[in-house]
Amino acid sequence: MDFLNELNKEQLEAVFEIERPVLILAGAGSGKTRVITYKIAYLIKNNFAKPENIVALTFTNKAAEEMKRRIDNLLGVKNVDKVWAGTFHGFGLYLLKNFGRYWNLCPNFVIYDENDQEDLIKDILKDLNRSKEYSARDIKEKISRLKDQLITPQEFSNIISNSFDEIVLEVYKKYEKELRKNNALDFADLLLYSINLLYEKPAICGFLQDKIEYVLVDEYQDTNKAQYELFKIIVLDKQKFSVVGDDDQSIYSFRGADYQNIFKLEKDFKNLKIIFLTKNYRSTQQILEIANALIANNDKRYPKELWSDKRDGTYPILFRALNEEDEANFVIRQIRLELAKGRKLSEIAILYRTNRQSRPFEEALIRNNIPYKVIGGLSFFDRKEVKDIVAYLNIIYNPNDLISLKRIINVPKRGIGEATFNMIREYYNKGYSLLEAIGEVSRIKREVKSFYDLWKYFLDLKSSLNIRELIATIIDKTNYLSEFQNQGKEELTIRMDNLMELMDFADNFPGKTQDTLGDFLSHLSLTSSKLESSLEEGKVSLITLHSVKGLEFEVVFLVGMEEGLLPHYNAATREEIQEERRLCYVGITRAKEKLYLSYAVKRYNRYQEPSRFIEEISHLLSVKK
Ligand SMILES: Nc1ncnc2c1ncn2[C@@H]1O[C@H](COP(=O)(O)OP(=O)(O)OP(=O)(O)O)[C@@H](O)[C@H]1O
Repeated sequence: MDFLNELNKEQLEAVFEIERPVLILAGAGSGKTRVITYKIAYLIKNNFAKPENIVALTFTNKAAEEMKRRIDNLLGVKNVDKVWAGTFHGFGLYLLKNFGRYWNLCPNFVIYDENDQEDLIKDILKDLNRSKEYSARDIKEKISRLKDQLITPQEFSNIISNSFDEIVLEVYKKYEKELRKNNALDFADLLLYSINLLYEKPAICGFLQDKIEYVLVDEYQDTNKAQYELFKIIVLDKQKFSVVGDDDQSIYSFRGADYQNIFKLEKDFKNLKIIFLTKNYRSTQQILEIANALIANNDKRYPKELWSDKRDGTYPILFRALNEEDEANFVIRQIRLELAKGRKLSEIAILYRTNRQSRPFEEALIRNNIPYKVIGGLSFFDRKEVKDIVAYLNIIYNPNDLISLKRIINVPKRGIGEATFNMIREYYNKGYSLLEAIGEVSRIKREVKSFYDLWKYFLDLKSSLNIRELIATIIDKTNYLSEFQNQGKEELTIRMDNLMELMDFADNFPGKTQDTLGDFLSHLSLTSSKLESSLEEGKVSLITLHSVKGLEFEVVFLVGMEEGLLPHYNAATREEIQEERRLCYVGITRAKEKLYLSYAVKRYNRYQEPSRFIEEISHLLSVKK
């Protein structure tokens, strides 16, 4: 097998070990993702497992696609599509779609994203007369964290410790009820329900454990409790798995990730084999020395020293800018120099801690005619026109989706105000279905009657139109574009282009809507995350440190190295500062050849202190003023 020549001794050891559970614990750029990819190819090539019996869990769907593409290349045959590859949430969704009906789960559920969750919680707070005191977003975050930890309202009631917890508990109970009533699941439910399903239906659990021959997990350090639980159930029987992770790159604890899951593996799987990879193939030795020096300041970690064969690099440069504009101009000057040396734009990335930092760089890049792409900015699926049309599709798929109905019942404007909507809600709360509730109100409100007729008309089209045709009909019959008529021609063109793109995307789901809409909407829910946007050829990438996981660039600018930004001012505890340090470590280790660090003396008109992380590595930096 020729492709195995492309692995080093430790990597090969990790690939060949297929009988025992394996944890590959290694620093950045040491080939963890490569090991997973090659191991899948190895398993298939040797018939140790059939593609359809392999599960690969990745951090994003993009990463899963990329992995499959590489495996195809290695094997030279196109049967890798049968490997189940995707995120934990995607895997949960797959289980619920396939087996949920044996567990009384109504199959046409919709998935609420963070905005939908927040809208629902806003309504609940309003009903409780508490919306002025509490932020729906804070409560949503807290409820999501509880669900990630598998803590039910009942369990939470035993551990509440302050008045915020009390309101969270009250909202949590109502929130769960509303989700059920709307036949909606949030993201945490995809895992929670799957776990409960497998516990409560041993036959399904057994079938799955039997079917799955081998499980691989990438970016394991950022799994949460629910993900670990789900993973444990599916591998418990055969114990054939490989997980790869780096405790130093755990950067999602604010979303419930717990890198202690790495240590739990050792306890839960006594036969676990741990393999360390230390050679880094990505960066120069000079960049790695910086990364090593920085991360050594964290405690509670597996000690690792990365090293590289690439010894002829230069030490990273630190630039002290006067303000954010000066910082942006410095970056542009360096980009110009790099381009003059023949560097491609797509080999360059600007990394920052918070989204708003992209602004001065975008302005400077535009001024200098340098093409760029902001990765993880407003995603295509977050655009108003796309969300509106998807909300129409949601209520066609699941006519009990109150949150989607609320979004579009008056879009475009048709004279249905809040008072009328509340009348509909009252009927709905009394036990009417949403359609019946609207039917009732339509007797007294003409505007509601026309919406009611329109909705029923769309519902009837499910059996005759495909999704593209249905979207076109919705846009036409609702006169949707009138929503933007006062916004000028240019704006209208952008909106129309986005809707055309949505229709093109729908072409991937051919057939009548009644057979395809569920898959289409599920697919959208899973791929609409900000993390899923892809790099583009011929453009400089602008990315937050949280979104840059797994990527690599020849030249990296890590900007805004200031107290308050990196570490972020929200990080107060020692543990939180350590996570900020890990974020910085992730940023540094994305660079292959050149790394520039910078900070501004004044930003947003305030004086700034250089980041403490600069101090920790200053002996290895050359300074430019
Ligand atoms: N044995 C090898 N020979 C040559 N190149 C390698 C080898 N192993 C890994 N690489 C290359 O090193 C780079 C980093 O590999 P990979 O992305 O798999 O590392 P990783 O450990 O997953 O990184 P990170 O955790 O930082 O995302 C890639 O460009 C990969 O192709």
